[in-house]
Amino acid sequence: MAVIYERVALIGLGLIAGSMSLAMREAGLADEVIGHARSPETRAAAREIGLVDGVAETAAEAVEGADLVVLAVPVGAMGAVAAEIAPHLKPGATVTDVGSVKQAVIEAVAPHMPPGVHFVPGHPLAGTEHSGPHSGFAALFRNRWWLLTPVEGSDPAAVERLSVLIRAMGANVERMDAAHHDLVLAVTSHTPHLIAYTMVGVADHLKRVTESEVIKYSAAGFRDFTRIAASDPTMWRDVFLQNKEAVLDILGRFTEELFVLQRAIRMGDGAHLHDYFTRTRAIRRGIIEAGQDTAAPDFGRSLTAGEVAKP
Ligand SMILES: NC(=O)c1ccc[n+]([C@@H]2O[C@H](COP(=O)([O-])OP(=O)(O)OC[C@H]3O[C@@H](n4cnc5c(N)ncnc54)[C@H](O)[C@@H]3O)[C@@H](O)[C@H]2O)c1
Ligand SMILES: O=C(O)C(=O)C[C@]1(C(=O)O)C=C[C@@H](O)C=C1
Repeated sequence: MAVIYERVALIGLGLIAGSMSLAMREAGLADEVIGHARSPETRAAAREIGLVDGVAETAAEAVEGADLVVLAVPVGAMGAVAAEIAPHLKPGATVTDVGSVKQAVIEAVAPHMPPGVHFVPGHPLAGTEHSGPHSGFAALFRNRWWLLTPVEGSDPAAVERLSVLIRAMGANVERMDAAHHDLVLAVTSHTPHLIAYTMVGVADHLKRVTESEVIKYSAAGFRDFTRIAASDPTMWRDVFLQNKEAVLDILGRFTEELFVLQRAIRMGDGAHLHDYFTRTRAIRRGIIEAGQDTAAPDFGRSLTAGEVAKP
């Protein structure tokens, strides 16, 4: 495939940046991929496994001469990284991010962008519970959504060029308003993660009763919760703090529904429970019929083309 950006700089060398580097290099989408991560251990690991073509000691050094800069750090760190790289960005370069929250990232990054640099915020809807330089794999984005939330005045040509790169990595691009993105993701990703963290926390608090039984007898449902609850603590701390309003809104609705179900159980209202579960089952079936079931594969390993979801 043709080169889309000559030089790409990845700031942060974890799951998402690592997967991007592998996908870009596998398909020949960039002449050179340079990476930087804050910790010396991560930089050493990236060098050792050849994750990128070159590892820079500083973010400023990484972005020198880059045509595309990708901010792939926890959302709470985006603003500081943007401030650090701003004076070193090449005129005409595109800066994108892969953060799971969009409004807060735009507010933190956009003010630092020099005139002539194109900022195109984005979010790949693909991930696993793994993190760090060893966790990436080239197929991560295949047949998944990648949302772009261009800001006012975003250069259409820059948005289109980035979209071409994303499609070449196998993902499907959709544009969305940042506030809408944050509400949708609060429902589909952020609050479910909080519920999983809580459920595993509840089991942990019951250790006295359960001891090793939590592990020994953990059925599929609880296992799914533990996978999600194994996700990176720094990343998720930042997601909840940076998408506070939308998450609190959805959490409020969740709690109200939970109380209704709690009451139905207490009152022995089987009809209510049956109706409710019938509706939720239809939603799950709708997702599968639309080809969007991503629950089945074991994300701890690379996916084959047949296993990945189709948006
Ligand atoms: N993990 C997912 O499922 C997923 C999916 C889509 C988007 N995202 C988003 O992508 C971003 C990266 O997530 P990830 O899963 O790749 O995380 P990760 O923990 O695997 O990697 C993060 C990297 O950023 C580096 N880092 C942290 N703070 C830094 C700083 N101040 N300066 C430079 N480097 C720094 C870390 O050393 C690490 O290399 C986050 O914003 C996250 O919200 C994650
Ligand atoms: O599959 C997982 O492990 C994920 O949590 C991936 C997931 C998600 O919630 O779907 C997590 C956060 C992202 O911002 C995008 C994708």
